[in-house]
Amino acid sequence: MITVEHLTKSFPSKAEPVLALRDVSIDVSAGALYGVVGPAGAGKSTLARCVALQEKPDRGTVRLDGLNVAALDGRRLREVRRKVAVLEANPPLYAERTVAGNVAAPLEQLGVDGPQRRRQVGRILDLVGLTQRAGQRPAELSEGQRRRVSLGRALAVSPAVLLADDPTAGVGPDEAGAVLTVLDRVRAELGVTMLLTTQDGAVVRRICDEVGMLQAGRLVEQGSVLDLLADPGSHAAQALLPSIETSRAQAAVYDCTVDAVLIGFASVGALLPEAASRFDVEVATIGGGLTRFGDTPVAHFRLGLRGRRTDAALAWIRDHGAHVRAVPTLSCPAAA
Ligand SMILES: Nc1ncnc2c1ncn2[C@@H]1O[C@H](COP(=O)(O)OP(=O)(O)OP(=O)(O)O)[C@@H](O)[C@H]1O
Repeated sequence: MITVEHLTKSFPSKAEPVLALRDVSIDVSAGALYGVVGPAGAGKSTLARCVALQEKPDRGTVRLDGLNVAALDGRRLREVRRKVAVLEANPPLYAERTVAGNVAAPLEQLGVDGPQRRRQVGRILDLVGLTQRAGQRPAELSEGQRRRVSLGRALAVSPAVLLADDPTAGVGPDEAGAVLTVLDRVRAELGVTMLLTTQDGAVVRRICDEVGMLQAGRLVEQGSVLDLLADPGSHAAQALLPSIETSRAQAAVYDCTVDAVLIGFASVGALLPEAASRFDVEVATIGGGLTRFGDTPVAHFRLGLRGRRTDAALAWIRDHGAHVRAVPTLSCPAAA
């Protein structure tokens, strides 16, 4: 749905030009919610702006539904632009208009008539959870509610693609949760393909299906979030999984110590007790924790194993879908 091929973008500066994007290629599947993640200055906003046609790359191609947008002009370009909505970090709202009036504005610009416009505004206000606030002005709302008005305004014209640059920036944790709930509903109920940028792993954990990790303008990794987590050495796993801190002393009482990633209800709930009883070994969780990616529970545990058949237990745990690896400083022959 969104394909970016070999995108390079630089900005002039007094010394050398700043290379904001270096040969970046990404693929966002239709209907997916793709998170572009990376530290400040990594190039996330520049990438979003290039896809939104707000910035012209030095080299490379942006395709929307297979169409090379740089090759379009006139009517075709306007049609494509209309399908792409942008939620900017601090978009100005019309201060003198109500919440409903703000959401209605883009429909008025398109000449959508009264009853149809009212129906669509009603649908959108319900989607963003602001039906009760329809008659209020932006100044009467919290920052998070204003962000949802902007989201409603972006969605009013039924876009196929939504680009959201740091959608939770400057919004408190509870209100950020409400913004993410709306984005989740937009994906589920409207099937809109979304690309969002964020520095916040919690945003990815909560709603992203796919992720691209940017560092200093380079894409260092991309793919399905759950697939990437399955490799504990991946950038995504290191950035998004619960961290593990244990001492040598904690590990020393076990015959064997490994780190394991368990994905999904069956794996998280049943695998370790089952291995312990089948092979008559002790399997203890000595570090790490449990989190959720969307609805999927994911555990990142440091395990201590004790007993005669720890090797067989580890092999069985692996065969049943867990991702197990040795801890470099703590020994365990079977996990190597
Ligand atoms: N219009 C511009 N003119 C000059 N340099 C720019 C411009 N826009 C971005 N840059 C530079 O390009 C690099 C990437 O910036 P960008 O805003 O894309 O990063 P980011 O990952 O979105 O960062 P943040 O998370 O802080 O928003 C940075 O070094 C930034 O200073």
